[in-house]
Amino acid sequence: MNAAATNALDLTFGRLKAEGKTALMPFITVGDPDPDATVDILVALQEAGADIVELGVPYSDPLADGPVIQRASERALVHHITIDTCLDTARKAKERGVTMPFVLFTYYNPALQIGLDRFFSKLQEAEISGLIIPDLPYEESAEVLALADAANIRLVPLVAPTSNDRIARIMSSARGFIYCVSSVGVTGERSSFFEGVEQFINSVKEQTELPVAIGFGISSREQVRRFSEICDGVVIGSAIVRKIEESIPLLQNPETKSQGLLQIRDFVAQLKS
Ligand SMILES: O=P(O)(O)OC[C@@H](O)[C@@H](O)c1c[nH]c2ccccc12
Repeated sequence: MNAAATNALDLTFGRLKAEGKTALMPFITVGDPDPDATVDILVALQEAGADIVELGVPYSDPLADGPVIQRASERALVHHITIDTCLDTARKAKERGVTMPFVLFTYYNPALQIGLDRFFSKLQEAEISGLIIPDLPYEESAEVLALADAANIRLVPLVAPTSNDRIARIMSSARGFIYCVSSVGVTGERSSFFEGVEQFINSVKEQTELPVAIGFGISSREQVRRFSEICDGVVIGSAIVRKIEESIPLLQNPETKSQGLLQIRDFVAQLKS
């Protein structure tokens, strides 16, 4: 690993740990409802107190995504969003004063289409700190990991409640943080989690020095509080994407845009409080 280079993701988790805080980590789909709005939304998320953002690259065949994020992908794809558009959006947000580290979230195929070498140099150029590829085949992960390490980008694994052997194997090549998936199935808000979720998180924590985040189905302040007590980060996707969806009529009218952004900001701020 590129041990000498600093990485914004590591720095943020380190700072929060020292402050005894848990990272609030929104997931949004880039280009939903359009790329300019995504820049505004990123500014609003930072104002609301978000610490790290997962930037979802919209994809036409999002296997692991539930209906809310699928609809966001459909809205975004109308604008022909590519990885380049996503990186451009990230750059524009940085120009607007966004300092939160970005974790790019993409399915494997778009990365392969660009070519892995070019893909990583583009990410590095855009100062992307972390990367999640939910459908990365295990057989190809060593090559991807080597390229990510060379580019100083943390390749973050998703860990589902499976056997301990498998978890141990995933841990050995994990970077940045461990993303624990709270439940099996697709993304989306849930009112309850599988019973052993705390035990699962604890067993992951015992096997790593890296920060441990949880995601899948977290949508309320009570749930954020519950998981903040045991995790270093909490990912919230569908609940925020749904709030963006509800705000679209406001966002698309120049006279009410700021009201729409305020609605999103307030929603995220109350999750954090
Ligand atoms: O939407 P939820 O239930 O809050 O879960 C987070 C999730 O959206 C985000 O991390 C994500 C989006 N697409 C995914 C695919 C696989 C795993 C995780 C994801």
